[in-house]
Amino acid sequence: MSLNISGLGVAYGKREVLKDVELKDIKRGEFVGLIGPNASGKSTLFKSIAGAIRPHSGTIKLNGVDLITVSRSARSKQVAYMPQAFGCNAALSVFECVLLALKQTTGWRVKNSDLDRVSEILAVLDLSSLAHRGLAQLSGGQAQMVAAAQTLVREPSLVLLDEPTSALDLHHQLSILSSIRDFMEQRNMIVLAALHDLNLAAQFCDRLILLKEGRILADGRPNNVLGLEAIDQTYKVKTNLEQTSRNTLYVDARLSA
Ligand SMILES: Nc1ncnc2c1ncn2[C@@H]1O[C@H](COP(=O)(O)OP(=O)(O)OP(=O)(O)O)[C@@H](O)[C@H]1O
Repeated sequence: MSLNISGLGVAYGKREVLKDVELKDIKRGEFVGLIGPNASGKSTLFKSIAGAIRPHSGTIKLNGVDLITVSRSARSKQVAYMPQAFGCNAALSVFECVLLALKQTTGWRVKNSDLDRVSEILAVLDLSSLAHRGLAQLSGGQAQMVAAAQTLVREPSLVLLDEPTSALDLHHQLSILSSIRDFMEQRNMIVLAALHDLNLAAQFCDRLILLKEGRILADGRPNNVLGLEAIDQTYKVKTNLEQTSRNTLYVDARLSA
């Protein structure tokens, strides 16, 4: 199972936002970080893969099948997308809303195994204590973690997470990315996550893709991509890449003069 994107072009009206995007051989079990400045096209790429936007050119092949050509229901069995904006005002508990996300693709009769799956993902993300809390009573960070649970509970082949840590404190940024990594390794899924924090990207991703103005500028292992001059040029900063004593990469950044 692999994801291959070729010649992908997406426009909003006449404005082309993704240009000839090529991504080769993203494999099961890989945690891939999508990095790039604001407005570079990260969400647009996710929406195209998830089927919310129709590209004007190119293919998005998951296991050899072009997702652009399959039905919405077939695509949603394989791909789960957590958008940047999350939150739900429905009068549901956390458990019910994660169950609802699971049943979206499997029909509405609830089996014991469905309840077990919901309990499991809440435990994996350390959300069990919130299971019976109403959605309206969640903090912003809690709501974001519940959105991640909704995305993962279906155990799709491909998970798209658009800035999954943007509302989280430092502890929860680390704990949720670490839990997602473990879960996707056990289930042999592909995770594609848009991340603004380059240190989190360095720590958790197997591969990084750098997007600028709708084009891919770099694609490779974090220590290769983050060490490139292209990072400084793209973000208009001066970075210094260090290897810490714990053998993790650290990106020190300041505004370029
Ligand atoms: N529905 C839309 N209609 C028209 N233009 C849009 C629409 N959605 C996004 N855009 C434009 O497309 C470009 C890429 O936006 P996108 O949301 O994909 O960027 P992004 O990399 O996810 O940004 P950020 O890091 O700020 O979330 C931006 O210039 C944005 O203004």
